[in-house]
Amino acid sequence: MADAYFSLFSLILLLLPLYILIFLYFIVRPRPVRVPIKNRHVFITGGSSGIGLALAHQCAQQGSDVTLLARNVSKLEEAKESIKLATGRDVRIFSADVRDFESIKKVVEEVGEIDVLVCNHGVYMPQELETQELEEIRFMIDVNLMGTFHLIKAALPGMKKNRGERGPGSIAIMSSQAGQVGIYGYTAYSASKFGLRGMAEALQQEIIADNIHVSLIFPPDTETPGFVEENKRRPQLTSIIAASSGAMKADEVAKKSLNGIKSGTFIVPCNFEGFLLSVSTAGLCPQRSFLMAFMEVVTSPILRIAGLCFQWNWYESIEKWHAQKK
Ligand SMILES: NC(=O)C1=CN([C@@H]2O[C@H](COP(=O)(O)OP(=O)(O)OC[C@H]3O[C@@H](n4cnc5c(N)ncnc54)[C@H](OP(=O)(O)O)[C@@H]3O)[C@@H](O)[C@H]2O)C=CC1
Ligand SMILES: CCCCCCCCCCCCCCCC(=O)[C@@H](N)CO
Repeated sequence: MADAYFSLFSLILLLLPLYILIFLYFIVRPRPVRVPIKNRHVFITGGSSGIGLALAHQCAQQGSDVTLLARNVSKLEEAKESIKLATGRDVRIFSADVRDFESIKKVVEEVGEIDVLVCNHGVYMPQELETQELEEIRFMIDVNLMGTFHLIKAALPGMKKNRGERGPGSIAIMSSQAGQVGIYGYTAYSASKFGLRGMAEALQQEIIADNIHVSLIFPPDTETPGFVEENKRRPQLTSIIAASSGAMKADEVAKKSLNGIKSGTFIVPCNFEGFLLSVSTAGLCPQRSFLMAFMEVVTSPILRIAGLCFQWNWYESIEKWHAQKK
């Protein structure tokens, strides 16, 4: 008799993961969705350089109508030409500063209905908070965070129009792995990117009923013109800690981003370290995939230990660096 109870108990225990999977299958929200990009209007800010330019190429390749926005006109024209040459497609270009709401509103009114809005523009000037000028700190917050508010606020009314006929829409926001974990030298930059996450989580609840889906993208160090500039002034410790995650090419990041957008994924990691980072910082973010939700549930204690090991390693590096300086 005791034996029978024991086998029954073991069976129930063994089946527990299955029950959890089934449970998660029914409760994950929002529901999975596909966002098509072919023959649809994709609007990319910061599309004249780096990750944004790579994204523009791939969208044009896949048959989207692409519009690019950035400040510098000659870089925009160069981007337009290179996309025409590579894909045969014409893209529209607009020069405006995302910090200027009125001019962003004008551009958005002029381009017509947007299906996929990619807020990719961004600036990064790493430096310790104590010595960084307030002006630079404000600049990063203004461009990265307020600029994204301006864009979304300007584009949302048009994006909501006729959604029923036009199918699912997407708002993609370019964060950074420094928007998932605070990194030495990135006080202002991390704050601007963490801010985007709060905005994105709240925004998804506000626009789910309009069939618009938010994707937050978290690249590691990526080889771009902006990154070359950044490296000229990056504190050594920032580079040491950031090297915990491998560097990527802009094309690879663009490919991951686009796949994330098309599958309506909320949190979009770009490499393996990014995947671990995303699972261990899942918090209360929306999750459409029951398999990913399962992964988050069963790996959480192990990943917390892994995360603590990374912190241990980073604080060791900081200690060593200070000892060397003395
Ligand atoms: N490269 C990296 O290591 C990583 C980058 N990221 C993020 O990815 C995004 C793209 O970065 P990356 O490709 O490296 O950047 P680049 O510096 O290569 O390009 C930035 C783009 O944004 C545009 N831009 C900058 N400021 C403004 C503004 N005020 N108004 C309108 N457009 C603006 C630039 O054009 P213009 O100057 O002409 O306005 C350019 O097209 C950023 O959000 C960045 O934070 C995230 C993780 C890693
Ligand atoms: C279990 C947990 C696994 C953890 C792995 C952790 C790896 C964290 C590395 C953070 C790197 C931040 C790079 C920011 C790049 C960037 O945004 C700038 N280049 C400016 O654009």
